Amino acid sequence: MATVTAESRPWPAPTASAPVTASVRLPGSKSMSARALILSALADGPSVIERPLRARDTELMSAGLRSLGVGVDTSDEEVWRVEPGALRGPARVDVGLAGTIMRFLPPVAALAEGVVEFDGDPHARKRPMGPIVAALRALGVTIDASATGGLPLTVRGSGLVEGGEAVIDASASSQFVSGLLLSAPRFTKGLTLRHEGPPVPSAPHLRMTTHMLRAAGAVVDESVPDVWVVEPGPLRGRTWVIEPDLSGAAPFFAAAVVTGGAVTLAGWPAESWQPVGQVIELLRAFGAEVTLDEAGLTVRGTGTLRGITADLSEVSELTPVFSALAALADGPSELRGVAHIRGHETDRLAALATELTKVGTGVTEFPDGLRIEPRPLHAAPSGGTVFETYADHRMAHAAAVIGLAVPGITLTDVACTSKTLPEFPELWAGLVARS
Ligand SMILES: O=C(O)C1=C[C@@H](OP(=O)(O)O)[C@@H](O)[C@H](O)C1
Ligand SMILES: C=C(OP(=O)(O)O)C(=O)O
Repeated sequence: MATVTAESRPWPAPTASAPVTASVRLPGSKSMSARALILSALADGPSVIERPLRARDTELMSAGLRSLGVGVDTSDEEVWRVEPGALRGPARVDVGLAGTIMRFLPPVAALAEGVVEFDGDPHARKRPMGPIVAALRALGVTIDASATGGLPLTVRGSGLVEGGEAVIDASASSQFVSGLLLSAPRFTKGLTLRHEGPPVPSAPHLRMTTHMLRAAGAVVDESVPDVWVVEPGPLRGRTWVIEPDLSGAAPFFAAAVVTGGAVTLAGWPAESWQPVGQVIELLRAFGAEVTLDEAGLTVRGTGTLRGITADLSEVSELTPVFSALAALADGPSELRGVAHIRGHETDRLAALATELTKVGTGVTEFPDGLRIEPRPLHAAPSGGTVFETYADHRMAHAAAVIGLAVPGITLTDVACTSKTLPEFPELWAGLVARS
């Protein structure tokens, strides 16, 4: 059932001729929307999701839940309604290229009665799944998976999951842990999950999972490092208010930094469940000024763009945008701690090394990161440079940021941004045109 993605759309990246200055209003966080959908589907009553992200990842998540018997009404742009139902197969779930779907939905399917098949885009079959499949099996679930343990896979649900204790190596993705925890209150014995292996990346995403579980009434203990205990018990239906997507905002903030402009993310809350502290610290290290007030979260370029040395493991999904900033900085950068992003939408370290080299950047690739040596950047003299996006929305963001400063960059495909922000090309072009 490997699916066909939206047709690719080559796109000349606009170059900025003046500082980019704007206030942007972005849709909700992908990660929060995904968790709200799962927790609402497993709750004991209806839920409302305010200001969700409407994008490929969340549309496919909604479709997957509907195919399992959950009522998900996404007809209103601003307010989605979820009506839990008896979970049942048979069903076929298209995960697209979404890690959140391929890791969060199989545990839900395990609670259903019947057969549920999962598959997705060609590259989805390459993304790591083995550890979560093994953990689900240890918890009493019957799953047929490919030889590598990944997609396509079939969950043969019996209507309940015994749960109990499991050990997992979640160094390849925090989503293995999040996926198991989100469904764990509905396991008969709950779940005690212990991670063994190199560090789990994306700690803020794990905290988002446990925050949101507690907000839905679950009892969760994470007092012991690398151990999560979820008691069996009901999840409450509730109203989720989704924060603007901080990761989606990153290229817009980068535009302010690169052009010496100012970009405000409107509607930013005073308290956030996204890793805003880490993002602010990194942007300041690059040389930006960052403020938070009633207008929102504002990033100002100062005319200085320094190279940085940083461990990006907590905000690994932003490696492409930070690498683009590093390529335009006034000194070298070393971005490490992100070996696992080789298993993201593409091998992001290899992809960044290849594409940044094409425009003249000096790049050294390490198993867990990149050293980036800025040099005068240029598109190819004849016909410009074609920047491959590898079906990866964040590679497209990185290319757009480079394009601000380097005329003649064409992305092979900007349609891949529909994964998390379908309006990206128009928003971006509008912003740069006003500069
Ligand atoms: O749980 C989530 O919503 C996410 C967790 C992270 O995954 P990894 O831990 O695999 O990096 C992040 O990169 C991804 O974009 C979203
Ligand atoms: C890694 C990412 O996505 P996914 O949820 O598909 O893992 C990402 O959005 O950068």
